[in-house]
Amino acid sequence: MISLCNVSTVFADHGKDPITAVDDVSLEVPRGSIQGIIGFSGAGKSTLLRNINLLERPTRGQVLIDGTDLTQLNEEALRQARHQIGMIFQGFNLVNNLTVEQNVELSLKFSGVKASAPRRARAAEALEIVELADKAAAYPAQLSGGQKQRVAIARALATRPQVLLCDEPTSALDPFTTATVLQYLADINRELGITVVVVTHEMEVIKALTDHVAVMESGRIVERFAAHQLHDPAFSPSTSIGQYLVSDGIRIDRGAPPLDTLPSGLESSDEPVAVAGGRA
Ligand SMILES: Nc1ncnc2c1ncn2[C@@H]1O[C@H](COP(=O)(O)OP(=O)(O)OP(=O)(O)O)[C@@H](O)[C@H]1O
Repeated sequence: MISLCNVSTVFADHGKDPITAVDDVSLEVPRGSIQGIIGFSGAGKSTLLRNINLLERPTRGQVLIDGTDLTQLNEEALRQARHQIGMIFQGFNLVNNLTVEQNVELSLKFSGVKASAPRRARAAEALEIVELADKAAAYPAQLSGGQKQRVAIARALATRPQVLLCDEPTSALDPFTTATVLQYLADINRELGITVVVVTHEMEVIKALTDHVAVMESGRIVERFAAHQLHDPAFSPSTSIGQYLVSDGIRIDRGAPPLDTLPSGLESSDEPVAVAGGRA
């Protein structure tokens, strides 16, 4: 069980106004469940996710994993506790001059597995799970985006974590590859019992993968619901941001002036006009 209790994270860069990225958030994620966190850009989703493994240490509040408050641990105890928490990112974060196998072994090196034989065995086991054993000797540049993300998942799984944190895991992938990666995450959750927390701005990811949903806005969780409610056509979130996020498709403001009404100063130009946003 992950318990966030009154967590706040304030970025106070020298000489700038402080930014409250996470504002008094409390959240409980039951063991073995999949928690989605959704919201617009800048809502505080990634910061909250990084609070869970203290990659970003909260300014206030408690972060408990199975009852242990990570914020109270000393450096060595925190290092040990982090082995229970894997993480994957939108950009995969693989090391390009290492092979797939070496990339997966990295997390084991960092977690203190010193002998090469058990490291290789655990890396092979993790690559089996994401069905990439045949790519062990390949380099990241030789892989597709989906395969890179599967290597990143294997790297996260190699330490046999209890929790997997996913920061926009499919944002860089096409819809077909997204479905494949989400299927691996669902299988890992079901078969290994790993608790998954996924941050996304894509409601489709939430719908396909999660059990519980938290909607964030301005650093706060403004709404929660069970993901199965999204499959009920009559369901309507209670906040306007929740409603916007569940509404289908992209909305574009069509009230802007037509493109033949050019801003003053451009009418007389003989040069072709580049229109920002490619709306032509
Ligand atoms: N290291 C940092 N230093 C200063 N401000 C930061 C830092 N990290 C994040 N912020 C600010 O905190 C706020 C929340 O950022 P965060 O990345 O958590 O949002 P997000 O919902 O994940 O956004 P996105 O979907 O665009 O990744 C933003 O205003 C951001 O600019």
